[in-house]
Amino acid sequence: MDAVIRIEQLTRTYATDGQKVTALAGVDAAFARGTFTAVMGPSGSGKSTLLQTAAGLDRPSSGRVWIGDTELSKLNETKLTELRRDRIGFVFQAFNLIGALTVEENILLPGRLSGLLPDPRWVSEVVERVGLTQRLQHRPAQLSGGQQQRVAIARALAVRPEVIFADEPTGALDTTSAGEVLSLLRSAVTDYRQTVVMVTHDPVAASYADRVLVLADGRIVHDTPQPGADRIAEMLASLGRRLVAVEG
Ligand SMILES: Nc1ncnc2c1ncn2[C@@H]1O[C@H](COP(=O)(O)OP(=O)(O)OP(=O)(O)O)[C@@H](O)[C@H]1O
Repeated sequence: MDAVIRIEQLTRTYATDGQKVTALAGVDAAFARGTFTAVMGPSGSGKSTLLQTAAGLDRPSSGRVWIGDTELSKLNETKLTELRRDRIGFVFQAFNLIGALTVEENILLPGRLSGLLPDPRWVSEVVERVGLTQRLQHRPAQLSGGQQQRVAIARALAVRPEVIFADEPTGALDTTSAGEVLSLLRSAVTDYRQTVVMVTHDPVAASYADRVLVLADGRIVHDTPQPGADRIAEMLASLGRRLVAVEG
């Protein structure tokens, strides 16, 4: 497999008030180039922690992460920041746009920061794809939630990252805007062979993916190719029943 992201025996524990919480309990996974993976599981199962450690936003307690041939634990903070900026795109539930900048400035910001100005033809193509050509001089507050998330996707795509990590990208959106955002992520994979890893609670959102990973208690308990929304809902429901049985 041409793996763009590889994680090996990843663990992450947190110590709060003398109590140890295990967020990831030894996760192995590989994500091939040009694939779209949804990460699901109950609240607290470790989804965001997996995304954050795989993306180099957080350091694991043990285990290793590779983006391409680069092993993240070998990088100091500066190199890690550069890797995130140049090779990874992020899309979050809360959009994380800069209110004082225009749509165009937001989209171009990561390129500006890295000094690698993106190819203007590529940027126009991305802007057109996300349907923002008429909105480039607007500020985020003048846009709807769905439009703001499309700006965030354009910003993530502008530097042509190898990987896009999305944490609940449709969590704050209505069904129509969510569908638009998911179609954009899908086409980044199908048309441009980018690699998307997306955390979601929504079986319909997960059905846009090629593969669904389900976490429970910091471990992968299902790894299923294209299960479809009904099968996903079933897997989550049976997991819920199991957890209720365990917790009594
Ligand atoms: N900074 C932190 N300090 C202490 N514990 C944390 C921290 N971040 C996460 N945890 C704990 O680690 C576990 C996994 O959290 P994580 O946010 O990865 O779960 P999640 O599956 O993304 O949950 P949700 O669906 O509710 O967002 C939880 O028990 C959580 O309380």
